[in-house]
Amino acid sequence: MMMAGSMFRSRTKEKEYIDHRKKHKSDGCDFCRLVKHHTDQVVGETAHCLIIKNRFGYNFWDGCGVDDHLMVIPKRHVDSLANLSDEEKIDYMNQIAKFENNGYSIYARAQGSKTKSMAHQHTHFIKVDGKAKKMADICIEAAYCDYEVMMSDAGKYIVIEGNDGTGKSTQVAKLAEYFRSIGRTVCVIEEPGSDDPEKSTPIANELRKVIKNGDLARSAAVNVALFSAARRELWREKIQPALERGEIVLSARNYISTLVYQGRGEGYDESEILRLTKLFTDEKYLKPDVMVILSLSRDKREERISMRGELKNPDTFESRGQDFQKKVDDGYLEIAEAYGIPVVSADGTIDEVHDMLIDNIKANGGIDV
Ligand SMILES: Nc1ncnc2c1ncn2[C@@H]1O[C@H](COP(=O)(O)OP(=O)(O)OP(=O)(O)O)[C@@H](O)[C@H]1O
Ligand SMILES: Cc1cn([C@H]2C[C@H](O)[C@@H](COP(=O)(O)O)O2)c(=O)[nH]c1=O
Repeated sequence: MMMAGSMFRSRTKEKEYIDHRKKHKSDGCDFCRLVKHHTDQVVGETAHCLIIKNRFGYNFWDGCGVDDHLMVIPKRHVDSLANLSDEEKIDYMNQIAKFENNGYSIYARAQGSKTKSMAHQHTHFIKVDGKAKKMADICIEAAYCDYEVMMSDAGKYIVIEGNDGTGKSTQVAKLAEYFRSIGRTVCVIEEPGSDDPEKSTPIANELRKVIKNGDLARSAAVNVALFSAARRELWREKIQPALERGEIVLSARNYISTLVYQGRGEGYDESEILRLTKLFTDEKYLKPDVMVILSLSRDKREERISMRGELKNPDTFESRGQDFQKKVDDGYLEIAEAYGIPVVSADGTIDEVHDMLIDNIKANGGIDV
């Protein structure tokens, strides 16, 4: 049986699975697609649920005597059983009872579990060969328990946040260098986009040009829409695929910037920003493995930005008055407190700040550094 040896989630049909995800990457949730268009993967249906075959079993099932691997999914996309109606819950539970009665073991991961690859709620039904039953059950349970360990070397999403000029891009570049030096594959991202095609997508970069153009006056709602569109592009085209390949994703900014600039700075409703972010991305995007906010006084930030030679043409947000800048500075500290995000002082040398970030990643990311 394959266990922690490979330290990586691997499917028996790995190549097929990767091709499948690539082909359907812009089609949304795999399970919702099955609900809309049944394929031969669907083996049963009730008023609120589908019973489907798991087409991409993991290697660690091989040789475990697994005869059948099915799943029950609710027809409605929910990430937790708690979000089903009472009627849907009864229907779902009836399926669990039926399959348990027919000799299937039942497994499910919690909402937001870092080892759950599909957000759409699903419960596994696994039936093992009668002859090898005891051994097979033990193997499956061990594989299930060991899953966290096996996943610990999978992709990690690390976000460096902070106001303009706090040194996010500098630190992301230094972390990338560090992770590459210890043999990890790295994907660097800049939100809302970048001229560098490696760190962005063509659409995100075009959206960023509009966003950064201070001559185009617009409302907070339009800003939220522009940032959300760029975010979906980056998530679906760059970040999510890199995480699935097991890479370290290092991003300068994510939705915390929208909570701060559009929420605290421009007064847009915070719950609406969260709702849109969830709609355009998913749970994993909302909960990176590590998130850190860099903090630096306004004077020092301006000094650094001017050294970079950009203050002559300040962009949409840099050109806003002191009042807005204060809201953003205060906003970062308030959001850090409210969301439990560590704040690291950027008022040291590049190396000193880097060392503090590495300490933070070691403490919070579950990453071998
Ligand atoms: N610790 C540091 N000490 C001195 N200078 C620094 C430090 N970190 C970054 N810088 C310099 O400050 C400037 C701003 O840094 P950087 O571009 O990394 O900030 P940023 O947070 O990514 O900015 P923005 O959000 O505006 O893109 C750069 O010229 C960079 O070389
Ligand atoms: C992601 C994001 C960014 N902003 C602001 C922050 C900056 O002033 C600009 C982007 O410029 P950069 O040079 O690419 O950092 O946009 C924002 O207001 N909301 C966001 O979600």
